[in-house]
Amino acid sequence: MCTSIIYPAGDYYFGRNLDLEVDLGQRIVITPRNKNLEFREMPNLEHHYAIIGMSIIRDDYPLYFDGINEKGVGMAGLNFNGPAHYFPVQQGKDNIASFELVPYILATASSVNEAKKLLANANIANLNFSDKLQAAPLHWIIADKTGASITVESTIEGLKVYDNPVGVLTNNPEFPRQLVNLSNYRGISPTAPENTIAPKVDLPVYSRGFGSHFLPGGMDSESRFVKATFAKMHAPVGNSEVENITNYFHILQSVEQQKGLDEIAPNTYEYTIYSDGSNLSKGIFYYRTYENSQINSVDMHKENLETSELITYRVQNQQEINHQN
Ligand SMILES: C[C@H](CCC(=O)NCCS(=O)(=O)O)[C@H]1CC[C@H]2[C@@H]3CC[C@@H]4C[C@H](O)CC[C@]4(C)[C@H]3C[C@H](O)[C@]12C
Repeated sequence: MCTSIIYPAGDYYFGRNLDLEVDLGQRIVITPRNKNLEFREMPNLEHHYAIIGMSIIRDDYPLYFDGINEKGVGMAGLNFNGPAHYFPVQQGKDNIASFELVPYILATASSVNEAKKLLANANIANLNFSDKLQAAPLHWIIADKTGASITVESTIEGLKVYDNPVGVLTNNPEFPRQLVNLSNYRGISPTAPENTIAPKVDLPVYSRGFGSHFLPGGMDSESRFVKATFAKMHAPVGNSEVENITNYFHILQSVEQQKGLDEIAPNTYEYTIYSDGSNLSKGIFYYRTYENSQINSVDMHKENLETSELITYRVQNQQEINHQN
């Protein structure tokens, strides 16, 4: 499971929690503007926007889990096991393999609107990266530095592009159903509710936080969708970059999966392997990991983006305790 958000705080911050039972060995990968990007059924892109994000590299190809580009567009792939359906290569369509979609969009779209145009004639082709790396069942969230956000789902019914009015994505079910479910939580609030059930009976507000008494707290994707929406919709705007990114990670931590709580096979647990978030205007990528609560950053603009080879940074996974005595 995973959760992705866009958080408005003057600048917009976009990223995700990656929840899984194994660490895939991802790195922070910068794809500079002149790295030749090859696609199975689309023309090569020799020159394009620069990208930074979490990725593994196979055969010199960046298999991005999520990332942003230098124009302030962010995109993340999240598990969509069941509804996800990819199609055979189709004549007359822009055939893009699922593993190519993040690099393709981030390399070529300078806004969510442009991404929509690119997707208008797209077909998510059912191609595997390799026999070892089969296509993963995913859906995607795309957001930009103006705060716009869409969800992209390829199901048996075809390719759907939905406006995402909450700027949140988790996993199943299909996006429209997540929004219907959100209606069930209309009443969730930071303030204490009115006594509407029995107004003449004295029903004291015996605790702070009463307005969120019915907020779901499960690890499941519906619960995380509601919880992350509540947290981000009411998150304050800070006065500095540090305050904002701190707030951002607190929102994602509200839907963190702690080790031991989500058993996916006997004695195997899914947990939040990393959380990342980027300032979409500044091109700064921040992350923390389950093992390391420190916020780390990589600024894409501190690299020479006019180059042609992938640039990688190791994920700092070591907890540093600040021993004060
Ligand atoms: C597993 C992750 C989703 C997390 C999640 O939701 N896990 C809970 C499962 S559950 O929902 O609870 O059942 C997803 C998110 C992005 C994915 C990569 C995208 C690029 C590439 C695509 C290729 O085709 C296959 C390999 C590849 C590296 C992918 C591996 C893996 O699939 C990644 C990491």
